[in-house]
Order: sequence, then structure tokens, then C-alpha cells
Amino acid sequence: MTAPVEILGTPAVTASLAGWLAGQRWFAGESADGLAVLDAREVAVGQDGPAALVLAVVRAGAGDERYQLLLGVGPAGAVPEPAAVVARAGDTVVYDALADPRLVGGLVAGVLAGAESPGLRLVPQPAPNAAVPRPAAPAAGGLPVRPLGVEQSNSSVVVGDRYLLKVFRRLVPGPNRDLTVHRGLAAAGCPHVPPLLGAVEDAATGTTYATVQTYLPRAVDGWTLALAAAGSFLGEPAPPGRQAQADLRVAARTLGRAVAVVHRDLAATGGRVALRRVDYQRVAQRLARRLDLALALAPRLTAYAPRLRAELGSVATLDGSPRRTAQRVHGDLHLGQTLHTATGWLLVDFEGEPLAEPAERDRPDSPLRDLAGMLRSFDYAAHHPLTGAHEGRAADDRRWVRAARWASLHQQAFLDGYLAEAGPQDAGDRRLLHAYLLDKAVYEVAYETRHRPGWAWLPERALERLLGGGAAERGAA
Ligand SMILES: Nc1ncnc2c1ncn2[C@@H]1O[C@H](COP(=O)(O)OP(=O)(O)O)[C@@H](O)[C@H]1O
Ligand SMILES: O=P(O)(O)O[C@H]1O[C@H](CO)[C@@H](O[C@H]2O[C@H](CO)[C@@H](O)[C@H](O)[C@H]2O)[C@H](O)[C@H]1O
Repeated sequence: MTAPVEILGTPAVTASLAGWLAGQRWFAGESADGLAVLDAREVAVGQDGPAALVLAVVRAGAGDERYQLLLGVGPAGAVPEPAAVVARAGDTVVYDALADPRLVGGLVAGVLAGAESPGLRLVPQPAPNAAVPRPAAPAAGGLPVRPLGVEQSNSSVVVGDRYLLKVFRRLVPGPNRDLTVHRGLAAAGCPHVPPLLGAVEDAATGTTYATVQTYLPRAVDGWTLALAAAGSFLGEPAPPGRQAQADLRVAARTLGRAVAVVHRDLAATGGRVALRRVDYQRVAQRLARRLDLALALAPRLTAYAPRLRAELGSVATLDGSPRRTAQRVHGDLHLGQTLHTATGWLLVDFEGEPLAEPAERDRPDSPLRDLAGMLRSFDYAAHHPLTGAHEGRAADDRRWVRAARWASLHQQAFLDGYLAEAGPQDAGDRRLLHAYLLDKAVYEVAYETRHRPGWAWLPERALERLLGGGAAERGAA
């Protein structure tokens, strides 16, 4: 039989891989035609079985974009479900390995045990970062596997309701920021991230292919909670099986405290430097560059450009103050990146903004950037129930007023919690926060225009309010 990795290089299989890739949510290109398999290796999954686990790196899309495919290669009888089939080559079938409990369980067990696999490093995390006992390695193939089932840029599967295997799809050479930041926080003993259990890395380049963490089956993400609460405040019926609690201010306050603690722990691992006058000039230049990028993606922003340039440019005139610093931050903080658990809030996904270049994502920044992300997210949750009603409604419609009220109450509670932990703000902090709010709303218009055009109205309305003065965000800030 042809070796599993060689099968991927055959033209018919490559064409099928391209067709499959183009249909995946995490594929950013228009078409995957011309896909090239750059690397493919068999991963040792600990025991013999009918199919091999193959980790392939392919190039596809307009630029030099690289994606990871995790594939099962074996006889037709090995395929766990017909929908998982990606390609056929004679009697051999290539399928999505994430649908195969034996392959996924074997990989997770290999990571937990630090198993050998040529060309790869399966690295267990030295000690879990929370008081959670290290789980026993699963019997390979013994644990059921299911996709996490949320809209994502990567692919996460839940293994036996105990482990979360997160497979990075769009590969950047070298360690992935999600892993390095999570590792730093785990080492610092941060109580506000899920316990990290290990990772799959390239032995030669250090490129991160996947992480394993403890899965928290009873956690609810902050976006789900906030949507239900805002909907209830706006008079909508509760989602099935859920009690509608409109007032989340206590939880918003504890979330603010948790973010402040994560910022403190990030500073403990990566350092913190005071911003000087010259740094503000650089910040203003960076904000202007980000505006240019967003304008190229979303021409609807053009009408706001002159006012935005003036407001963002004014950051350059801020004076240095030892209290305003730059450090490692989350970089893409919003309610969807938070998990509410019985013991408190956790933050996840430290990859940074998907639209930003990798080098840009890792640059030290003001913690106010994360605050702006979260304040914007409360505004999103508040206004989301008005989707479909945003056109042709009078600005003083009662529901719009209530949405703005829900947003500002929760933004204020979040900010109060943050400042109770991190210390109060001065006028300079508030000006910088306002610039980051504008920057985030601009990013969101670009992001939505590209991925969810039906939502672009939401950040655009916020932008109008932020530029016009009496915005909910401004009230809170
Ligand atoms: N350890 C965990 N336990 C339970 N749910 C989690 C865990 N980690 C992440 N999640 C959920 O999975 C979602 C996607 O995870 P994330 O790391 O943000 O993936 P992506 O980078 O693909 O967006 C999160 O929004 C959160 O709701
Ligand atoms: O979670 P990701 O890293 O993929 O982040 C991207 O997608 C987010 C959308 O899921 C986007 O967040 C925007 O929508 C959220 C609601 O779905 C809202 O809570 C955020 O405030 C809003 O910015 C995020 O900006 C983008 O980088």
C-alpha cells in the first residue's frame, strides 16, 4: 500500500483537499485551487489501528497562507462517519481526523504523556495552573469526541468532556501567541485561565499545531450570558431552558476584577514599561495605520475618516506619565473570550486580533486596549437584539434607549471592577481609552464587513455615537 503521507501528494487527492478546505469556516481565502501540500507526517498515536493520523501543512489562498489539516488515512471501514470523508484514492480514504475518537484520543494521550513522534514535540505542561488534579491519560479511542460547536477561527474538539484539543488552522511560523501567553499565565499561577495541559509543536521550527487544556463543561461564555440578559432587558422571551436575568452588573464587576488580575500577571511575565511622549507619537502612528487598513477593507468607513484621523492623531499630544504603561495584553478581548464558571471568570484565546499581522499582535500595548474591547462588547450584546430593526427606526425608539442604558450600566460595572483592582484613571487615561474605543469600533466595522456584513451596522452606529459625543461608551469611560 502507498504510504499514508504520499497519498496526499497525488493530484486527485490534492484537488479534493482543496475543495474541502474551501468549505471550512476557518479558511480565509476565496478559493483553495492550486493547493500545495508542503509537509505531511504521520503522528504516532500510541497503538495500531486501521487508520493513520497525518498532520499536513498546505499552502492555499491568494497569499502565502499556510493551513494545518489533521487527516485520517486508512481503509473505508475506518471512517467514523460518511460526512468526514475528504478524498478517496483507490481503496484508501482520507478523512477529517477530528471526527475519529481513536485518533483524537491517541493524540491527546500522547500530549499528556509526552510521547515520541518524529518531527514533533508532544509537550505536557509541567503543572496545571489551577488546583485541578492532572487528569489521567485517556485510554486511546476510549473517549467520545465532539466538536465544540461554536463559530471559530480554529477547530476545537471536546474529548470525553474532560479535555479540549484546539487545533490551530492558519499557521504562522514559530510558537503561537495563544500558547506562549497561556503558558506564561499558567507559570505565573494566574487563576483566570483554564488549566493548560500541553501542546503539539514542530520539533524544528517550534510552530504550534495544537494545545490541550482542561474542558470546563459547566462554564458559560460571557457573550451568551450578556445576550440573554440584554434581550430580557429589552423585553424578549428567555432563550429555551434559560432563566432570563437582565441585570448582570455583579458579574460584570467581577469580570472587571478578573481582567485586572490577568493584566497584573501578564505584566509579571512579560514586563511593563511607562509610556513616554515619543511612545504616544508611535501609538498615534499605529492607530493611523490601522485606520488605513480598515478603510481598505471597509469603504463605508470613508465618511468618518477625517474626524477619526483628528481624534486618533490627538493621542500624539499626550504627556508621559508613569501610571500609563505598555505590556503584554490579551489583544482581542471581548465577551466571547470569557468563561463564567462556579469559581469565577476565565479568559481564553490569546491569539490576538485575526485581522492583525502576527508581529503587530505581539507588540506591547496599553491594557486600555483590552478595556476598550470589553466595553465595546457590552455595547454589541445590548444592541444585538435590535438586529433587523436598525433601519428606519427613530433614534429615540424606547428599545434603542433601553439598549443604550443596558450597555452603559454594564460598561460602568465592568470598569468599576477593573479600577477597584488596578487603581483609578486620570484624564489622560480616559483620552487614551476613548482613542482605543474608536480604534476597536473601526476594526469591528472592517471585521464585520468581511465576515458578517449583516452586522456591520452595529459598530458603525457606535462609531457615530463615539465621534458625536454622548456615547454610552463615553459615559462609562
Ligand atoms: N477550556 C474551555 N472549556 C470550555 N469551553 C471553552 C474552553 N476554552 C474555550 N472554550 C469555548 O470555546 C470558544 C472558542 O475558543 P477559542 O480559544 O476562542 O477558539 P478560537 O480561537 O477558534 O475562536 C470560546 O469562546 C469558549 O466559549
Ligand atoms: O473570537 P475571535 O478571535 O475570532 O474574534 C473575532 O471575532 C469576533 C466575533 O465573534 C469579533 O467580536 C465582535 O463580535 C462579538 C460578538 O460576536 C462582540 O462581542 C465583540 O465586541 C465584537 O468585537 C472580534 O472583534 C474578532 O476579532
